[in-house]
Amino acid sequence: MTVLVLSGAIGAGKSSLTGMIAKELGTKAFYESVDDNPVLPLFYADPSKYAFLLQIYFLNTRFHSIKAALQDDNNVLDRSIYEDALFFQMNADMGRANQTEVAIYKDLLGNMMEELKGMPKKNPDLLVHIDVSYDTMIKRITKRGRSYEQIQTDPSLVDYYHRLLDYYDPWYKNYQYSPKIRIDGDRYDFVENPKDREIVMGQIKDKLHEMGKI
Ligand SMILES: Nc1ncnc2c1ncn2[C@@H]1O[C@H](COP(=O)(O)OP(=O)(O)OP(=O)(O)O)[C@@H](O)[C@H]1O
Ligand SMILES: Nc1nc(=O)c2ncn([C@H]3C[C@H](O)[C@@H](CO)O3)c2[nH]1
Repeated sequence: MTVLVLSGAIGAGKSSLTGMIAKELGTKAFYESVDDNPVLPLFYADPSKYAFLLQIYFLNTRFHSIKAALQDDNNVLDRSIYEDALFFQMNADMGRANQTEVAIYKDLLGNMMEELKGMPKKNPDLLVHIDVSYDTMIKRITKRGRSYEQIQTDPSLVDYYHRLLDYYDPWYKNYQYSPKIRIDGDRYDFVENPKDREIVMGQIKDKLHEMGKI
């Protein structure tokens, strides 16, 4: 049984690479709830009001996916539960959650992590982190075109996205739940360019080979 988890900022290419990995390795893909997420547009319209609710929504849907993925055979998930705390911490630092919400969220997250320890597989086998610069992130967000994520619609997102990248750097350095690999999302256009896709898939397969997983 091999479980891969993707990480990276908004629009880094996690969902795209998840689909490619699943196809290449013949594994099942699990996607974050985005288009069917009723809270996400509310959050972008009024972050202070909906930060806590959105976080609970994501934690709940993420936990459903993880429970399914860590029971089964070979799976790949398009975002890790370890990033949920990053998002919430950042929003809390921006004053979008009060102390009671922060305390309740941390307790609930800790409680869920305890549950994971009791599962047949406690951690993913490999974290695949896609690193992107601010410019690449914006290019991809523009390309995907979700209206509520556009900096033209909401200029305050410029600061939000810069901050997010600042939080991701130490997060990746400190991540130690599993082996990890960093993909250069600025350099490799693995969506449009088959050669780049081959190189990135090669990097992931080499790592899995080195770990004795394939
Ligand atoms: N390496 C890449 N080269 C070119 N285009 C890319 C690359 N990665 C992603 N894209 C494009 O950027 C957009 C965002 O990609 P994707 O939805 O996979 O990102 P994500 O990391 O899953 O985002 P989110 O965190 O918002 O769920 C899509 O339009 C996708 O086609
Ligand atoms: N506030 C907040 N907390 C999270 O845990 C979280 N996870 C994802 N997202 C947002 C980023 C993309 O817009 C969109 C798709 O990833 O959802 C989050 N937003």
